[in-house]
Amino acid sequence: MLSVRDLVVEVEGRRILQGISMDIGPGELHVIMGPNGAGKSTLLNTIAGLRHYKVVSGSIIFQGINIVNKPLYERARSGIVLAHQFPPALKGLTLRELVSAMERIYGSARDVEWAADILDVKKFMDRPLFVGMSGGERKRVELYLTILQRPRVALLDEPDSGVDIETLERIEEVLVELKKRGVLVLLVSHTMYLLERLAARNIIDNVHVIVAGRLAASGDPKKIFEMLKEAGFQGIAEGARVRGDD
Ligand SMILES: Nc1ncnc2c1ncn2[C@@H]1O[C@H](COP(=O)(O)OP(=O)(O)OP(=O)(O)O)[C@@H](O)[C@H]1O
Repeated sequence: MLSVRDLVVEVEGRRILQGISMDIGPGELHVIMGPNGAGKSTLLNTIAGLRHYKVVSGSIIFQGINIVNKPLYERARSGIVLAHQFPPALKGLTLRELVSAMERIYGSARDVEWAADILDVKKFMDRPLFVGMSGGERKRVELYLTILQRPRVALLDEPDSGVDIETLERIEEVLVELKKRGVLVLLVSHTMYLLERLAARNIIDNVHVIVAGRLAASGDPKKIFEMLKEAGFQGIAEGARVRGDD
């Protein structure tokens, strides 16, 4: 169980998140939506414990403990794993070398061969990591590396941006599999094609809409997608403000 309570976060002295709360139960998949610059990556980066993300107030409770003051490596060790929106190139290291180094920490890659197969990454094993890879290939490798770390909480920041339909469907299968295996997933996404397919399979437990650092709405995917089509992000935020004023 991951519980975010009244989280207020500053980056470089600027207040980005202004009181976010959400509860994600074991084996649940929650989606974070919102316009560019709303604070979605900031929320994931703060949960992961990245530097520069200063929690001004509020708490992040994981397995009954407030982890706000715990360093990144301790959170990672407890199973909180972040897949970056823009994975860096690691010159001189092949995927095979990285996987074998990670095996010493996390255990045999055979246990997660299902992910290598779905994401079709074995053909990249002898290539230098991320160098010259297309956007979609990088996304697949990054998601595989996330799964190699055996996440209990997978923080997935737009694993689907800029990828083709076939890759989207591979990512969909991975998400279904993660949920089946009891991994708690927080997915930031703008890709309605993927989100509607996941909703149709009842894979999404909750959708949260963040606008300008505030939670404008939370609810089941069908309801939120309907609201989005009718009112857009801004309309939802204004509705939330009116309701909040009542
Ligand atoms: N290191 C930083 N320094 C200054 N401002 C930052 C930093 N990181 C984030 N911000 C600002 O915080 C705001 C929220 O950024 P964030 O990346 O969380 O948005 P997002 O909702 O993930 O957007 P997108 O959909 O475009 O990825 C933006 O205005 C961004 O410029």
